[in-house]
Amino acid sequence: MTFVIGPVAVRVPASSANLGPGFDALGLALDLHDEISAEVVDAGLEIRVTGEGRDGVPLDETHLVVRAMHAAFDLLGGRPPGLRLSCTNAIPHGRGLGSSAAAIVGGVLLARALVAGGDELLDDAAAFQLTVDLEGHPDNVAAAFFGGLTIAWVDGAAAAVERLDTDVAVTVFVPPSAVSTEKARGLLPESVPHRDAAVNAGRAALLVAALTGAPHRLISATEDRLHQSYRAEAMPDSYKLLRALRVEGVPTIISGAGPTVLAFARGVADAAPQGWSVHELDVDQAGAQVVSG
Ligand SMILES: Nc1ncnc2c1ncn2[C@@H]1O[C@H](COP(=O)(O)OP(=O)(O)OP(=O)(O)O)[C@@H](O)[C@H]1O
Ligand SMILES: N[C@@H](CCO)C(=O)O
Repeated sequence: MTFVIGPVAVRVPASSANLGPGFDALGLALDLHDEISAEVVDAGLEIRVTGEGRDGVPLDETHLVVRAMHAAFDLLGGRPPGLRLSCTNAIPHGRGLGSSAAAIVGGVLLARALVAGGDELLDDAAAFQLTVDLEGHPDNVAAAFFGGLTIAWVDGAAAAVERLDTDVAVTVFVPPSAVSTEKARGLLPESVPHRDAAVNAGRAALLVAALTGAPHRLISATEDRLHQSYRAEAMPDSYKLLRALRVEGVPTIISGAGPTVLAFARGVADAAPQGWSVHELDVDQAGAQVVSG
């Protein structure tokens, strides 16, 4: 195999998973992006990070983008002698906005772009499968990879995705501290009452309709009984804001594993607790894009 020296760059969107009832299935790509560039060098590993995570992420082979790149290089046929990486991050870490998915999707697409003929050696289906294997569940990586509204699932071990168009406008309320996905998943029960599962199945179906043409259904469609209340103890202020907005009739959910709160509305920024940041965002329609090479 032959490496492209580069640099190559990729732009990857943030994503909100679950969207209320669609646990581990629904994803929405958001107009907030990380940009990562990479080039092949003679030896070693050099990582430069600006923006989100600059004081927290490791600058060695355990860096998530590097781990994803190495996994992709291994599938493509071999690793380059050395790598130089530059990350400009806008997606906050550990907040439920798909930072890990963006890092994984970005890393896989960068590695593919750094190999001559990479697109044929690792097509989109195989690249998507790798991102799901690395992330462990498909919802965020599906939206980050393909943009728009995504329904993703895993059949046996095989990941699949259906992408839909939506132009819903959202407001995200981002608290100052993180809750890791690992911790939030640890709060979920092994089993749930049948009636709760039934409510979620109906609302998840309704949510797809609401986001693709029936927005007046959003308040009913965003009800969840499978994860948000179980995780409230790890993010009490987020849960309080969620309840307050919903009581006002604003369709609101916990984004991904939290603690970010997402409202399918504009003009609600004033509801933000002190110290939180607020972003009014549109849907990213393009998904991850290799922007130079
Ligand atoms: N751009 C990045 N570069 C390096 N590491 C990253 C990057 N983004 C995320 N990570 C790693 O992933 C961790 C955050 O992943 P986690 O799954 O807990 O949260 P999230 O992906 O932001 O939220 P969610 O999965 O709920 O949307 C960070 O603490 C960091 O270790
Ligand atoms: N579906 C995932 C999204 C976070 O990665 C969860 O809620 O745990």
